[in-house]
Amino acid sequence: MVVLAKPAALEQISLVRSPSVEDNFGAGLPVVDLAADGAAGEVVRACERFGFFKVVSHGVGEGVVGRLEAEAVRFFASPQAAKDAHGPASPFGYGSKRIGRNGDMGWLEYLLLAIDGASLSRSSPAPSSSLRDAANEYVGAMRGMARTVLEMVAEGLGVAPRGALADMVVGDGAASDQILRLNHYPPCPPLLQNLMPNCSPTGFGEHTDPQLISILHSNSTSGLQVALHHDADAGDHQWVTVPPDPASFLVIVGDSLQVMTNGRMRSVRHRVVANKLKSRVSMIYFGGPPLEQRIAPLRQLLVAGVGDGEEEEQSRYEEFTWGEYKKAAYLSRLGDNRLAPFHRQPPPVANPLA
Ligand SMILES: C=C1C[C@]23C[C@@]1(O)CC[C@H]2[C@@]12CC[C@H](O)[C@@](C)(C(=O)O1)[C@H]2[C@@H]3C(=O)O
Ligand SMILES: O=C(O)CCC(=O)C(=O)O
Ligand SMILES: [Fe+2]
Repeated sequence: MVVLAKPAALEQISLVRSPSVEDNFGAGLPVVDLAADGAAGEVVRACERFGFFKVVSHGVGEGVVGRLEAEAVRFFASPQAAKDAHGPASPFGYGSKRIGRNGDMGWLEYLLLAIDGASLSRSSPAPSSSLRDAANEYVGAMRGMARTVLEMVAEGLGVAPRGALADMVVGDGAASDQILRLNHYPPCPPLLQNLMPNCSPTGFGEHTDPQLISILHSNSTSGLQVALHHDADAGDHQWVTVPPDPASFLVIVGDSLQVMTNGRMRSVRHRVVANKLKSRVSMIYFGGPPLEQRIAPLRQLLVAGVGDGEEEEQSRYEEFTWGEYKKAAYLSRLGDNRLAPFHRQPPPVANPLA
């Protein structure tokens, strides 16, 4: 009998359980209608409780999404040599299976594009002018949604001015750090799992996004899962499948927003499980601040509700700039808890017997 050895690279991929029906969110999925009264409060509640939410009534035209998705599909369907001409990703450009530079692997290919202001950066060229045009139009729409959501976060938390967070990412003239990512997860049928190098249920391993917010769109192929905490302090969590909905977007809280809200909002761990039969295509906008931006809790959140003579809330994190955090993030493995080294030790509890 011939026994097929698993390819070495597969050892690096943490195998994940396939989604089952019970793992589905169903009616419990946090959904925010951005056009509804009280949306700011809903945004804050969803970010605090789940670290992500689905956006409906977002005002982004189907054409804007459809044009970029069609360009992404066309690019990923082109000959391997044509795609490789735009890689390897370092970090920008075309990448296949390798995620980052520290040994993470996934069953996907992707195009990572830097954004400069309101459009793609000239220094990370898009594979074609039609993809560039579609991406620029899409980035414009994502910047608009990032502004709306971050303004709602500030409003819902009682932080003034309303643009305190939004301006860091999409402010006029802000040299912010934005990225556009196009992902393609080919199907991974169980039969292929031992035969094809890297074909595994892991499309994109579990991680949190380092920026303030990420805005994710996918086609109708499932695969995204988020970690839900039953008891945050006990650290136990359950992976739950987020049903795909190409008419909506998902907003995901990033590590930087967790710190700026002193841990009230949580950057949610998420991952993608490759589909057995269908290709998944996703497009994600990552909104980060300028490199020199100090990442620390918003002052108004620390002093809110503090009465005369009372002490203000202490930051739970050591201070850092986005540039420092980003540098550390790119040296880390995908699944690492990148905020852990920045957590402040709680002050020692006084021993009443001493
Ligand atoms: C393994 C890695 C890939 C990543 C950089 C990192 O070292 C750790 C964070 C990863 C991540 C996750 C969110 C985004 O997809 C991403 C572009 C980012 O900013 O941080 C990726 C990075 C990447 O793919 O290069
Ligand atoms: O492709 C997806 O659905 C999610 C990918 C993701 O989390 C990422 O690129 O950071
Ligand atoms: Fe992510």
